[in-house]
Amino acid sequence: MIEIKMVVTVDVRNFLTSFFYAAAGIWHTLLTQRNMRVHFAAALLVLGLAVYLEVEAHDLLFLIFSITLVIMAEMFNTAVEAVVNLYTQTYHPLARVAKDVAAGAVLVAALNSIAVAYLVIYPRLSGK
Ligand SMILES: Nc1ncnc2c1ncn2[C@@H]1O[C@H](COP(=O)(O)OP(=O)(O)OP(=O)(O)O)[C@@H](O)[C@H]1O
Repeated sequence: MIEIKMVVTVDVRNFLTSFFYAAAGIWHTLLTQRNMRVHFAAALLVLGLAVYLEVEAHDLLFLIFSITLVIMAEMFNTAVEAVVNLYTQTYHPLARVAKDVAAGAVLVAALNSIAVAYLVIYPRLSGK
């Protein structure tokens, strides 16, 4: 009985530690990446507009999913940049490929979110 309690306590502590590191990763990206701050500002604007326009729950889900995709892509991009910079500070064609592909993923996610925001918000905006 006592043993079970100890295991649970340790697991909760590990979980909280992992959660703290993950939150630090989000905070680091927000502090260091201008694009991440732009994504957050745009997300708040679109979500605020969606609530104001009383967008239905399933359309709100599309918006939230698209926003999450962009933020995740930006964080993976930041992680790739950090790893590449850790490996080399000098020019390398593979370093260029890694950074360009990661940045391309952010662009794809951002274009998708613009399309989704347009399809969800615009018809209601012109209807008001
Ligand atoms: N070590 C390198 N070797 C080759 N090309 C590189 C290297 N570092 C950067 N590049 C090229 O320069 C571009 C910009 O790289 P950089 O690391 O400045 O990314 P960034 O997106 O501008 O970063 P940040 O978001 O931090 O401003 C990359 O997409 C890549 O094409």
